[in-house]
Amino acid sequence: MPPRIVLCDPIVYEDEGKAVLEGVAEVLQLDPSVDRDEFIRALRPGGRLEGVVGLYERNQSTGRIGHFDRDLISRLPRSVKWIAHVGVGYDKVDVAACKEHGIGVSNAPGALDETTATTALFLLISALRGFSAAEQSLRAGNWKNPHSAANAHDLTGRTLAILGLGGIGLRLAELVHAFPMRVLYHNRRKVANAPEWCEYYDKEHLDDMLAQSDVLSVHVPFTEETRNIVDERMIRKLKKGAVIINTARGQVVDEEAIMQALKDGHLSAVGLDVFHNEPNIDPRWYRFPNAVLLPHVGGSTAEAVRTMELCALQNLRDFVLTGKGRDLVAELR
Ligand SMILES: O=CC(=O)O
Repeated sequence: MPPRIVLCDPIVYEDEGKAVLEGVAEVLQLDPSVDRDEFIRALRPGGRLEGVVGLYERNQSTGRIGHFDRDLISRLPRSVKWIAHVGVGYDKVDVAACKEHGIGVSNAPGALDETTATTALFLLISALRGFSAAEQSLRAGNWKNPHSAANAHDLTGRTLAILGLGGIGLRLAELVHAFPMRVLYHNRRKVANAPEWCEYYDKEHLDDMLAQSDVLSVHVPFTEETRNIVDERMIRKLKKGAVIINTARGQVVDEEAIMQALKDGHLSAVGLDVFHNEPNIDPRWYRFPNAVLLPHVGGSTAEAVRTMELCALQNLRDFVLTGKGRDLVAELR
């Protein structure tokens, strides 16, 4: 019997995707109505998914089967040895629990560099220029507010601080260099391949970086270490009237502290693609005209989805054929 793989989410690029596993594995599709308990039951002996060795999952299935947290991982049968996450950020998978159970986890590194960096750029432009508020006003039947130009700013000559210079942060740096904006960054370590015009600030000099920045754009993965990394203290170190952009994960910023800083004018605007408790976000966000809001579409382009899907499937293929996928996440290497 060929090894069995279960797709917890549908494949958008189905023909191309299924071809990756053709002749290598039996591919089963999880019924979209299945909930967490039914999923576990189906994987057990006698269940429809009995003997499955690898799982393919995307954030969409979270609503039904929930996160791949310690509870879910501990209930998976021992046959399951690989989880291929169709995405870049894999915070919904408890990698420590997977390690304890001998389960490998792969993601799709680099697949969203372009797509998420351009999302951050859009939010940055819209927040600095007040475009989102202007559009809302127009749609409400009002022409432009003659005073709004005084609060709108060009990007050219302004300073952007990037928190986390991975692939997405680096691509954003390249994009804003076209204006040019001045680019500062903080990362756990200085990035060897960063262009020389990206100015590095270590942890000790983080406050100096913030004090010079008109915009802070966040590009760190969500882990226990980065939870609320953009906190009240960090926000208050930014220049008065600064802007924060978040396309990483909602949990890496303190939303309460950001709302307070928007209310008292310390921040002039924010651009957010990610939130705490998605998709049930805090409804107070809707009342801030200077908050540019997107429903976590930072990775939503045809190109990015195709790349992420094929990457996850290739990892499953490699796992079935060789015992290991090439994009094993850093914590398991
Ligand atoms: O946010 C999307 C991802 O990390 O893949």
